[in-house]
Amino acid sequence: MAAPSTTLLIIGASGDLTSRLLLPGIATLLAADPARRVEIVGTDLRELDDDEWRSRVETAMAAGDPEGAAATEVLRTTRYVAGDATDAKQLRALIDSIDCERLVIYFALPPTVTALVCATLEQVGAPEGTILALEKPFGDSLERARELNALVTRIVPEEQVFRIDHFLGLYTVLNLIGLRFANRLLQPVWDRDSIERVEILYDETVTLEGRGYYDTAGALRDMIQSHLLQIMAMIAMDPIRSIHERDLRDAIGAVLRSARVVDPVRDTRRGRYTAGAIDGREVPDYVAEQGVQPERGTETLAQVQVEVANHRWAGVPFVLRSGKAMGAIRKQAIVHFRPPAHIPEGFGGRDTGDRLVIDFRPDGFELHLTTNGRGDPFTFEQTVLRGELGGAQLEPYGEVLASILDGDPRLAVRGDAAEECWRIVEPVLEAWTAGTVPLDEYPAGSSGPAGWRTS
Ligand SMILES: O=P(O)(O)OC[C@H]1O[C@@H](O)[C@H](O)[C@@H](O)[C@@H]1O
Repeated sequence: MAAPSTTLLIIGASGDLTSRLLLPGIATLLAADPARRVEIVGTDLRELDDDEWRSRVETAMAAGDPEGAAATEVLRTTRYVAGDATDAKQLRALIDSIDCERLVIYFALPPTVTALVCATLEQVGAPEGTILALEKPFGDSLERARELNALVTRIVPEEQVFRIDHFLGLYTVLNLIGLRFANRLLQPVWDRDSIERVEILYDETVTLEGRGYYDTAGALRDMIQSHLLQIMAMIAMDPIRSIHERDLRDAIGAVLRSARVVDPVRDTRRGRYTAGAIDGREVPDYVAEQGVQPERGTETLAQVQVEVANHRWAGVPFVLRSGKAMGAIRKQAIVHFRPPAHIPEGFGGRDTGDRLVIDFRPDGFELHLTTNGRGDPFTFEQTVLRGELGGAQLEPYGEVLASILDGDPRLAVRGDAAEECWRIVEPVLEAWTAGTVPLDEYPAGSSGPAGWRTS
């Protein structure tokens, strides 16, 4: 049987996200599964004629599928409608003009505009079965996230609301389920008795690079509030009965409900990059970048220690850190194991503990184990076991889009989790706004401000 004919209506289609991530994601998806039939309708305020739109779609899809086969069918049917989706008459006319079995409305918009369009959609009404896909951030505070949740679930049921977090489509993030729950070796040691601390690090070498939005958000809202807390939940969740949506999202929700930053001043750090060089490329001071308003005090590096106050994790710090303009890419979670209860007397040289390093890009893991040295047999060394976690078939956006088109909300953030993530970071945002945590500086291309602890 042919796949149901789906129309993806992208609101905010002339924006950067559509060309940089969504259309390439669709291309990887269609290249992997040519039987899918997807019609793409783009809309935005900007006037674009048909040729301009088609050429944008073609270029963007080529980034995801250089062979270009995926774009052929899409280009045949795609169209662009310039208009204002916050205007009920225009939105109704646009939706009425679409004839399909399943409509997916993708909000590639900032949260305030998403809320306005949703309010209009509530008046207009969405066809039966419509899926709403909302880009991150979901709201820009706990209050707004609650309001938006109430609004979207008045339009369609929760199972048809896809709050996007593309990290849930990362191969290694999904693999945490297999790694954790299908290995006798790891399962019994995955708790406070055996694990000392967990670090989740996402150091990027990219800088602001013209993304005006970033200056209004900063590392805490942009990365930790969403992506890193989702990873933390996948690492910390209790064993799940099945990988069905309800079991998985209940477990994620339960972890987030238990999580908090105990002392937002003591347990957090923030920093901002100054001029420097990354891989020989000169990088200007963040405040000299175009569009930056220095008085906002936006951080480009954030570190937060989270406690998961439950039976499994009480007392185990989860340190989440994300930074831009760092000297090296480091995208990993590190699970540090406690030392054994007793080490035979007489051994020397044990200075680093055993740990599991989970790499998000490229996908893989390393298990660092203490062994007898190769030279002196009574001096410890570390032996590292490395594993690659298969090449992902789809880019994370492709994976997430596949789940949207299939109507499978497993890879989407549920409403309660979106609210919990804001609840966790809000005390930190308040402390930072009050100026109680200094904004440290670090040169672009460095490993962060002097004195920040990393493993
Ligand atoms: O590693 P990826 O997939 O590029 O994801 C990181 C990006 O994720 C986005 O959600 C953030 O807004 C960016 O600031 C960040 O660079």
